[in-house]
Amino acid sequence: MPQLAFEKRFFKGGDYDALPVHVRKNVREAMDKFPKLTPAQLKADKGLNFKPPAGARNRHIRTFKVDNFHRGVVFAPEGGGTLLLLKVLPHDDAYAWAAKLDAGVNSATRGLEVWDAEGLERVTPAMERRAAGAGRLLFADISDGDLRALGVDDTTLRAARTIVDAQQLEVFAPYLPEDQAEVLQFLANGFGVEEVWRDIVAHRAPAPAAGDDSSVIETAIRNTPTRIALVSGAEELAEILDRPFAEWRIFLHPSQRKVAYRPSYPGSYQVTGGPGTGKSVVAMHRVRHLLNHLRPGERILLTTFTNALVSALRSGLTELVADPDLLERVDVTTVNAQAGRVLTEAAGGEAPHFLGDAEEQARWKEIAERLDLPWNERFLAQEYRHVVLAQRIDDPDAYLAADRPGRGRPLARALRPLLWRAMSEFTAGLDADGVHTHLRACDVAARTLEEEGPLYRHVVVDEAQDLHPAQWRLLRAAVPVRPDDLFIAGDPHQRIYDAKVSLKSLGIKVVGRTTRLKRNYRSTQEILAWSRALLDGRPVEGLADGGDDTLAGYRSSLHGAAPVAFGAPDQDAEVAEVVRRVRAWVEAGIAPSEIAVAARFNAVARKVKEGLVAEGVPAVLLRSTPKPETEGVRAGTMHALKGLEFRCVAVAGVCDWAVPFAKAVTPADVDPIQHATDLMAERCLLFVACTRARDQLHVSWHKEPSEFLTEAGIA
Ligand SMILES: Nc1ncnc2c1ncn2[C@@H]1O[C@H](COP(=O)(O)OP(=O)(O)OP(=O)(O)O)[C@@H](O)[C@H]1O
Repeated sequence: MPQLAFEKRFFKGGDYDALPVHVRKNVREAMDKFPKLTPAQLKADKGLNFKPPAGARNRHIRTFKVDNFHRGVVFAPEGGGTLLLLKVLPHDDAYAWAAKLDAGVNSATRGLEVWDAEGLERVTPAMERRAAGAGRLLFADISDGDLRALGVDDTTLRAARTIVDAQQLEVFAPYLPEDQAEVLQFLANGFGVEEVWRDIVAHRAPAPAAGDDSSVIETAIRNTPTRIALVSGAEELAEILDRPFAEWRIFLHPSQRKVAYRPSYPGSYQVTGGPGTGKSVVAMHRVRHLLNHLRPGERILLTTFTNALVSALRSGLTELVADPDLLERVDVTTVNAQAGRVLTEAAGGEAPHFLGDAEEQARWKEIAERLDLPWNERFLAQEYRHVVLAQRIDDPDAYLAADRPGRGRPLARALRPLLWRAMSEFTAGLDADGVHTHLRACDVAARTLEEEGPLYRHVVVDEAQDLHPAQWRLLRAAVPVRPDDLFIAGDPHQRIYDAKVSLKSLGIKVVGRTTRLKRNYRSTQEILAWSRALLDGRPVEGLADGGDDTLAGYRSSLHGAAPVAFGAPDQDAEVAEVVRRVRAWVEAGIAPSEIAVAARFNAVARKVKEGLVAEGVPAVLLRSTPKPETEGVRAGTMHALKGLEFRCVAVAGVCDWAVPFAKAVTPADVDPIQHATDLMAERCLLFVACTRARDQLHVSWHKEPSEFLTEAGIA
């Protein structure tokens, strides 16, 4: 009996989701029937009317009847092992489309490719004529041998030799076999032959194909998880067909699948990668994998940094895991909220009270003045955060002996008792008033769990780059030291809060247990290249335990408009231009909720929001935590955009006085190391805001642009 499989394009462009409900029901009924029939029964089944299109190019392509008006197109290798669903189309279109297709096994990736052979044959001669008159061709420097080694076959090679530039390749790509198109796109983006081999071909580690023609094809189908999903049974079929299609749920890249579905890791594991490489996607798939192996009574914590991300992860996980009983076994919270829960429980149900940033600063200021200290409130707060809390220093002797890594202002030992007094007064003040800072709450909650024992069997962490050692300690204590204890996803290039961590010293070993994802699924290559320029040549410290991280090989195969950089004479003119641009996006059919406006400050975001509303464009502040279904352009700070994504993003107010924001950067004469760290965080913040954009990015300023833009050659 055949196994059912779907090809990605079955859903692509919303084709399946757009079919009327009764047609989808018929598709479902036909598909329920397939696995129950032998090849002979399939051919004989009158209801399905299973037959090749007239003039078929490929002998394995068949069509079948969905109803009187629609037919399905399948790739059905002769041995009858697999039925690969390609599309459902109106009757005549289905025949015409099916007749155009050809299919084959890629010589390098050993995956199955199905392509529009008729289109390719039609377009190539015209392109050849144009190429004859063109100057330089796009792949002139790459030999036929190299292209063949990357899996490019004779027909694609002929086509590739006509291509003049990357734009033309984009026109051609839909006609080409998919793996070959991908290879050409990355070569066109400047990646070397070796790099493309390593990142696209070699790591697929395909199963060798042997035997007769149909078993080679069967193996190829199994070698193509990026585009082909095998359906294990009726339940999975229902899950795929009955929910709105989301590619990330079904088609993981091999590098993503390998990390997410590895049966077990001997301990903690870490996945890094630039923006949009699917780290959150991998984290959610890992949760699904772990859920399927959970023993009775065990639970999973999926945790991240902000509330907006918690709700994104929660709704993603609901899409991925259909069984409500399984979902119930996952807690999705921020790390700080988790600390709050532990403390509430410990206090018999009474929730802790937290200090805001401004109140914390005021307390430090009061102490500095009262004790007549030679340090200001900022220095004191940082010393407490980066030395005392980070190293969990509890007594003056330990403080006297402590190293102060990352602190650039030397501190004579003789002065430390005075400083310790300030620290003790601060914590005594918190205790007396029954309040916590969020980080101290994490530290206290960690101590509680260290005494009382862990709560979870697995902890999965997203946006890990911004967690403070006190938060890590809480996570460490939340799960026993066992295989698969912590699964950590993060990107050091998006570190926008000041977090310096040695995971090893906190009992979390990830050295040698890391995968770096490189393929961006979110943004166009134009947006990526533009945003990367902001960080070029600036080393970024890795997620844990020293060493730098890198964006080498980071890329996208999507293409689109170049980002726009716009300088205005004053703020009103800038806001007017942002409003005009956003309105143009909406008029072009983009839903307002798929558009974001980001600024360094809430006041600027608010101003743009008001400008939009005045022009009749609905807009909401991210601060008001709008529900996903709330209509309106999202406006907020760059910080609030962390981890989110939008089709179009306008980053406003990127002026010399605002980015970097002087108040967020410790002056170099106060602490040179902290100064450099703060400056980098501001730079990363702009990088984060820009990389939220999928299709279009607009960056603006008034008067003088930010030094980050001028240094990157953007303004
Ligand atoms: N295999 C995939 N197929 C299709 N889409 C994918 C795949 N993996 C990720 N995506 C999509 O790419 C986008 C980025 O994914 P995700 O948010 O997981 O990336 P990230 O690495 O966590 O990003 P960031 O670090 O910028 O927050 C999402 O729209 C996601 O659905």
